[in-house]
Amino acid sequence: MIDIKYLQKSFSESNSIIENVSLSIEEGQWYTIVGPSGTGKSTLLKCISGLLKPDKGEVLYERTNIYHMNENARSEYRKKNIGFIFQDFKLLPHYSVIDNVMLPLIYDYPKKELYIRAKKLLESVGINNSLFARLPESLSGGEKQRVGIARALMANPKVLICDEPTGNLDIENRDNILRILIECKNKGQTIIIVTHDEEVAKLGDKTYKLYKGNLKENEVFV
Ligand SMILES: Nc1ncnc2c1ncn2[C@@H]1O[C@H](COP(=O)(O)OP(=O)(O)OP(=O)(O)O)[C@@H](O)[C@H]1O
Repeated sequence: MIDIKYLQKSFSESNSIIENVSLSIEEGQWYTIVGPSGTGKSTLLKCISGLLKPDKGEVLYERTNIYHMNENARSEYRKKNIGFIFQDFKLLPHYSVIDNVMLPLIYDYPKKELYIRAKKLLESVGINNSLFARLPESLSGGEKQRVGIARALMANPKVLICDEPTGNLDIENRDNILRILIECKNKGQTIIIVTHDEEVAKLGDKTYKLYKGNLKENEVFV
């Protein structure tokens, strides 16, 4: 489904973050990536999703190199196929909670229809309607994270890319999010998840560790 070939990315000449990463992502599988802080896990997820152009290498989605697409085509590709749960949430500050969740599809469906879906998703992640009209700045970290998760699920993406999706949550909310992700997987969605949480790292069909710019399969969680 997604073939990552010989990926390299650095932010300065002296310091290569991703050195040589190749990975074949198969539809409906769950991939877990762990590794020490600052090793480049978020950078790798951004490269895979089409948000950050690698310096070298390819990201092929069904054999098309997403970095050979123009900006509009790549943005359309992301909208159609990728749901991204950001570590730092990336909620739009001037939009309400419910508007943030509806945004991915705002030009595609009637608002009434979107509202019903967004409400259902927000409730599934434990955000009740007393928060719908609030701006993100007034939410706790865990609430923002759950709004970000609802937004990533809004367009029912084929691939869910999750950067520390439970990092700000208590155990009850974490388990609820994991249950939702497992349901997504059972419906056939592909999951790629970065985590520091040992419990979350136990899940997944394949587990990798990113270390010194390379991915190693089945490494024990550190
Ligand atoms: N846009 C950028 N410009 C310069 N350096 C960057 C940029 N983005 C990330 N970096 C650096 O690249 C390295 C890898 O960052 P990244 O966020 O990918 O790590 P990570 O493994 O996800 O870390 P963590 O587990 O702490 O979230 C870090 O040293 C970071 O400071």
